[in-house]
Amino acid sequence: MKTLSELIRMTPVVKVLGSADVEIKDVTADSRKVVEGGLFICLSGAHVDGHDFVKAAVEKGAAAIVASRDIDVPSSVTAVYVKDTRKAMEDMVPFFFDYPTRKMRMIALTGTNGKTTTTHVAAHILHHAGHKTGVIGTIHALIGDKEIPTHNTTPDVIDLDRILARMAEEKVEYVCMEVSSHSLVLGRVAGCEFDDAVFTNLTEDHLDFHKTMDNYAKAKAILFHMVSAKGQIKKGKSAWVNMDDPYAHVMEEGVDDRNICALHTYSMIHPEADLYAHDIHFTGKSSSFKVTYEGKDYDFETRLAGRFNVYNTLGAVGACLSEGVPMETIVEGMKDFKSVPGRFELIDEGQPFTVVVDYAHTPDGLEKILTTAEEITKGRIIVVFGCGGDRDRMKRPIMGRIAARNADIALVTSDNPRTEDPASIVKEVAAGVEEVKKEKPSLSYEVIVDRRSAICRAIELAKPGDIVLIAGKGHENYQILKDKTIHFDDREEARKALKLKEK
Ligand SMILES: CC(=O)N[C@H]1[C@@H](OP(=O)(O)OP(=O)(O)OC[C@H]2O[C@@H](n3ccc(=O)[nH]c3=O)[C@H](O)[C@@H]2O)O[C@H](CO)[C@@H](O)[C@@H]1O[C@H](C)C(=O)N[C@@H](C)C(=O)N[C@H](CCC(=O)O)C(=O)O
Ligand SMILES: Nc1ncnc2c1ncn2[C@@H]1O[C@H](COP(=O)(O)OP(=O)(O)OP(=O)(O)O)[C@@H](O)[C@H]1O
Ligand SMILES: N[C@H](CCC[C@H](N)C(=O)O)C(=O)O
Ligand SMILES: [Mg+2]
Repeated sequence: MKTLSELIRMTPVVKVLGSADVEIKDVTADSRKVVEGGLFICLSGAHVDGHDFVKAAVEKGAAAIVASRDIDVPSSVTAVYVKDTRKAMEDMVPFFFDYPTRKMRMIALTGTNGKTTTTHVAAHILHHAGHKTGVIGTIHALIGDKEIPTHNTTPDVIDLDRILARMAEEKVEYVCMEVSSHSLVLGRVAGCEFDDAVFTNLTEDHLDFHKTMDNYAKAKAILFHMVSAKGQIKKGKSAWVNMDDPYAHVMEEGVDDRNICALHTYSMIHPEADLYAHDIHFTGKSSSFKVTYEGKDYDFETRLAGRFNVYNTLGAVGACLSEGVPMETIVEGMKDFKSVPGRFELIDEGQPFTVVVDYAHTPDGLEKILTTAEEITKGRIIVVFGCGGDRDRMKRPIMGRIAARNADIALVTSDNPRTEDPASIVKEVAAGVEEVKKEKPSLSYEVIVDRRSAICRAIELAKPGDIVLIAGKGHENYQILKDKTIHFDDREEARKALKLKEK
């Protein structure tokens, strides 16, 4: 526990009204989560301003409030005025939680696609090597097998440090964590000390937020500045960069001091990379390949399908090598890595065709997964997909074009429409499909706004040997609509549709 005076010593303060000599029981930026004796930080968000919830925070027993404009509080509550409440939060919160990232080894993954997969692969290898691991990312946070729900790929600094503190308390040795570009720009990882930073790739997404690919790349590069910054407590930092990605140089330039942080590369194209994968064979739903490391070849066998998963494996392998795991242990560990929920997840009810649920929600992800489907299918490719609302609109027609080029049947449907009109989102996606349809008359395509009906239709159309690819929502068990979030799980819907078809 910390006192308010200790906390406010961490950040520039304009004035304090009331006593700073109070013990702070907890910290939150959400009035609904304030506890008796807690500190409430007012943040101005995309939708509302936390300053408007001071009364609610006081009613819940807040001992102190951090604000950047005048607030009205009773004399029993201390008001701390700062210029920038977000900065104050970033300064105070890691201290409040005793800088948990200094107590564990931290492997941080960034990139447009492959973060979740790579964190799970790295955690699996480290677990296989006998270590206690934690994972933080899109699906959930994990302490060993114990699940903690997360709302963002990278939680905000308070939720993040709370989870990390719990991990440190439970003696986790290694945390494998997704670091999204949003989190790097929005200061969610403030005060985190990372040991290994891995860059997977950078392709179009999130331009609603970053506006340009250059800004997006610079956001990712913040991670590489962080891992190579002076004055860190821990030693032995590494950066692993996918050398085959056109934005690799931006990440490499982000490594400010190579004496602090060793820069390594991985590749499937360049033999001079520190880790080079070659002689790749895909045997349906698994793969085998060789990895050259320090002049020696290692034979990898994995149950992961797709060329892109070789990249994900290399990223994870690199970080584990830097953490001292012997390559022989890594090779053994990879043999029994099963899969990640909602990533190329096979739905098997004994039907004579393949059904896959996958989280591809970017142009590159969709292309990669369709290419993988092409390698596996003995018949046609039927793809069901859409795009999320309130997110990058530019990717919609691009994904339409990719689906149309790579599939035989494209069913355009809703993803998470959020506050947007589902019909207009599918229209923007379908525009891309139609463009390709002009040059590809063999393409069959339908627009079915209701996702359940679209999944049913895909299964109904499937013939023996075909592959049905249900893309975009993967592990998600909900659908976000304008006014509510409903239970919806592509895997359940696919199973229901398969049973219906059987009858
Ligand atoms: C744009 C964005 O990132 N928004 C994040 C932001 O929400 P916001 O700015 O809308 O917050 P707000 O609702 O306006 O509220 C402002 C403040 O008032 C407080 N409040 C609000 C209501 C109330 O009754 N009382 C109260 O105190 C809120 O707790 C908050 O502190 O702060 C929230 C709490 O930390 C986040 O959950 C939320 O992420 C939203 C849900 C989101 O969808 N973000 C996406 C874009 C995102 O961050 N994605 C990346 C993944 C990218 C990738 O992997 O590809 C991620 O890391 O998840
Ligand atoms: N290395 C990769 N390159 C391109 N596409 C990939 C790669 N790895 C995975 N994908 C595709 O992207 C989808 C999402 O993968 P994953 O969840 O690992 O990425 P992520 O970076 O965590 O995504 P998010 O930004 O949502 O957190 C997968 O289901 C697959 O279709
Ligand atoms: N991390 C991604 C997830 C997208 C998932 C997709 N189902 C959607 O809702 O758009 C994002 O925040 O954009
Ligand atoms: Mg993820």
